[in-house]
Amino acid sequence: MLELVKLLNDAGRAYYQESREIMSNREYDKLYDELDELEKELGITFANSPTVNVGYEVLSELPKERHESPMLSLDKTKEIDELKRFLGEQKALMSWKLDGLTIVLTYREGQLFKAVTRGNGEVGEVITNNARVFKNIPLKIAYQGELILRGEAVISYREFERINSEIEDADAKYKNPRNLCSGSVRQLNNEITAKRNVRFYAFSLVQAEGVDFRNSRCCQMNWLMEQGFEVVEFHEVTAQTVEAEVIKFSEKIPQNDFPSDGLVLIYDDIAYGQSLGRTSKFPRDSYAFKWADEVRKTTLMEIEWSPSRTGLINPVAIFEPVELEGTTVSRASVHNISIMEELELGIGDKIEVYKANMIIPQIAQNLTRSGVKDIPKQCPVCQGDTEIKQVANAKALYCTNPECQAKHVKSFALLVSRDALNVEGLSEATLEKFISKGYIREFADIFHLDRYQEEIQSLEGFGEKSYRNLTANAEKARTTTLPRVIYALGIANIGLANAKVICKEFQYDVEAMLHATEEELNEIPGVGGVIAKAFVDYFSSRQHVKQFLDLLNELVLPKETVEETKQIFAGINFVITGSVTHFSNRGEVKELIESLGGKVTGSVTSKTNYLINNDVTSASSKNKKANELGIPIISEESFLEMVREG
Ligand SMILES: NC(=O)c1ccc[n+]([C@@H]2O[C@H](COP(=O)([O-])OP(=O)(O)OC[C@H]3O[C@@H](n4cnc5c(N)ncnc54)[C@H](O)[C@@H]3O)[C@@H](O)[C@H]2O)c1
Ligand SMILES: [Zn+2]
Repeated sequence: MLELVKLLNDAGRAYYQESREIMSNREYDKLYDELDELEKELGITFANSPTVNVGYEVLSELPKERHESPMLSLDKTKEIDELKRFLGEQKALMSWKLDGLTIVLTYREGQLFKAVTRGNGEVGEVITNNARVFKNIPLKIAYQGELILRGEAVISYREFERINSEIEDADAKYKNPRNLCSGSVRQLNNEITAKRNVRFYAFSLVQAEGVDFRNSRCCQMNWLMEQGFEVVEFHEVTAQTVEAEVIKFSEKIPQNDFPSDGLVLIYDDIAYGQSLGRTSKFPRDSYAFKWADEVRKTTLMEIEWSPSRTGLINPVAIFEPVELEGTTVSRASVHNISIMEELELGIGDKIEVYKANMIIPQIAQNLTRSGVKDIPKQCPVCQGDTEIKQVANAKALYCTNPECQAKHVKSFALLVSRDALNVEGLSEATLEKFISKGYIREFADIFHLDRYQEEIQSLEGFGEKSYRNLTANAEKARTTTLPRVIYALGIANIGLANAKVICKEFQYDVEAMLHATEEELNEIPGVGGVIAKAFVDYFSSRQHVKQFLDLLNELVLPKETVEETKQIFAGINFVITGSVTHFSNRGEVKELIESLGGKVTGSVTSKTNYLINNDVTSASSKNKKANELGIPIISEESFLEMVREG
């Protein structure tokens, strides 16, 4: 028992004080239950046992404050029958047990007055300034009395992935959104909190004097919503409906972007709940339901090494597919080499897997432990040399090649950004995935995602529809302008405006630009020595020139030879109707026509020269009019043909 108390307390200290995990929650809960049983069996409980203490004393530099009423933990079960017994004849609210950091908010005279973390349940940390930058809490509310409410600060899985992907040190990465949230909320400087997109979901009202809640928790929650709070999703249940409701909740988990580690029941009848009092650790009016994690045995088939922008190469375990919580799972991140070594993970091992919080696949244990072998010497993306680095508590694999594409996600992100090629739907996260899998190596590859259609469609979170949208957006992006392309290359200090000036000076002649000297560039008004040097340096790399020319090969640049030099549409009037496919919208077509000296008007008249309509044969009023007046109706394709031929 003493050993268990020590082990659990060490884990608890790391977890509560340092937002760190030295064991998984699953492991923690297992040891906790073991201790709990021993205590019951022997009738002995040590004073420092985690079964009678909530949380841990907080040691941060944040100011501390004692809670008016203690913030307790929750009694937990994995059995539905236990929930039924708890419910008896009562009605209760069932809600998500959110897995973040519990916060108490106090409002006075309609203003946020303070925010305090749960801390060890008795004393918490004052984080009022940080709470002010949560994404969704009202700073002012209509109610003027003193309001005290509790809720959970959480960070979504999506944000968690975004933030983690930017951390280089394998040991400094956050293990899960809870851990990240705890670190983000307990900051001395709220600028960091603000960047982490923390959300707050209220789950209980402690006090609001003078408001009649008709003795109902449900009524309280609705009132909180009226005051402008986002409250945790909740539903009313009874012993008769609880089972079905648990199933309904569990079915929503795959779509949930916020982390939750179970469900919570609280009696709707406030007075009844309060009359029951509390144990040393738990209130008696609430009960938490923990998912009985499904565990499956399977075989490790391969370790996939997945390079990231920080150079870190993440090991992912690929195993024979198993059904877990209703979906087929075949991969689990192993984070770093130290964890692989702890698990003695070798190909062919029999392993047990489960989904943490019903979402994130994880290896629970390795039953055969054949040992770590075959750590790649070459980076799978760039073939550069790899290196094992020991950082703080973890050993991890890194790619040493500074030119590794995986390290240049940002340059691909610039390439597809709005002012550059403007490929909608290619987020940084998606780019990172595609690059690490080798679907994108060079700039031009964003136009050839069709080579990996099958693989992309089977990626998690990707389906046929998103694949189609993505490739359609890439097709649209093919029609662009030379300055945008130059800007897209990400040459230091060259923004879109500089790129325009340079293109114009060289009359959109790519060859001339590639051979431009620093002196020539320096003479262009608005282009200084720094830009001139950056431009020449960039194109002095043969690899850069090749990548640029390959990219140009994919593109249609209507303006390249003509802008302001050849006004091919001077005196020509266009009308555009219907939707366009090579441009984001009709506005862009108009811009192009005008840059070539033409005009675009809204309706077809005798002065119109061309009607652009992809639906050439439709019986629309514009088509009719054009036919009456003998005005040619042309498709976008033929229009682009005119542009290209000048
Ligand atoms: N991995 C580790 O090393 C380690 C160490 C210590 C604790 N833990 C984890 O922490 C758990 C114990 O943590 P605990 O006692 O701090 O919290 P808990 O798991 O008992 O959760 C109770 C708290 O959840 C919050 N909560 C979230 N949503 C809620 C809702 N809808 N309604 C009401 N309350 C809601 C409340 O603040 C409540 O006090 C363990 O089961 C274990 O999983 C892990
Ligand atoms: Zn590499």
